[in-house]
Amino acid sequence: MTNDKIIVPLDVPDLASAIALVDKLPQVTFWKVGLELFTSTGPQILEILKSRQKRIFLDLKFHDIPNTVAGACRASAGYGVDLLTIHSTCGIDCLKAAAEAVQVGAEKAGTQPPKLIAITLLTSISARDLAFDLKIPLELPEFALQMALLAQNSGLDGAVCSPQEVSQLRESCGKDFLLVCPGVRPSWAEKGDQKRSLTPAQAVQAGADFLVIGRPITAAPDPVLAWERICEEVS
Ligand SMILES: O=C(O)c1cc(=O)[nH]c(=O)n1[C@@H]1O[C@H](COP(=O)(O)O)[C@@H](O)[C@H]1O
Repeated sequence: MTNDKIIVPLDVPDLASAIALVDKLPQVTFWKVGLELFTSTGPQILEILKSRQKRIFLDLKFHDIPNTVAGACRASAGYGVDLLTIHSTCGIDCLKAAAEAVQVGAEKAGTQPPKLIAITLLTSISARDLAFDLKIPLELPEFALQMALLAQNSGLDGAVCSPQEVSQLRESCGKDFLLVCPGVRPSWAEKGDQKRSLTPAQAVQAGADFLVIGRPITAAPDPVLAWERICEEVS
């Protein structure tokens, strides 16, 4: 069974483990390469995934000054990936520079530009963390919405949000704004460090375009069975 809405992260330490996971789950069409794997092995995994006709979410979550982020976005766009992340809290100048940079980078490399999507608020942050540790004087849903609108007004293609905020973001940002939800947990899976989760079916019903689901599949005793159960739930 396949489901193009589900993105599985390759949160593993080395290339051999990444390839083993891709081999174990041939049904998965969309893989995420994040900080751990990219830092340890560099871009080689991207070529491997492309040679297998997989779609790629390059999740490097850029957060720096505009000039630095723009350079990183130009370089990333050259890899011909499908999705790329940046934090909304980089600010408007940085978001605009990033949006322009992916176009420039892709054109220079002769590839399609990735969809640039902004992290609104990490799904591992609770309302309490936001108020007491980060000292943000806004209710969490309002903060997430403002970060999504900032990204949209800066010319980005979409946002990453928890499934708990996705319906509100969908209503405010419209149907063409891409909404990607990590922090998704089937009722039978451990929550781990995710603090604002919903089930796969609830996240899709709430308006998510894509779900990012890692450990419930990759750390399951039988990853193929876990994948099948989740696909059944969302179909
Ligand atoms: O950008 C992301 O993908 C992301 C943003 C966010 O707010 N929360 C979040 O969990 N993620 C990523 O989504 C994946 C979730 O993995 P699991 O918690 O194992 O399902 C990880 O690879 C995270 O890096």
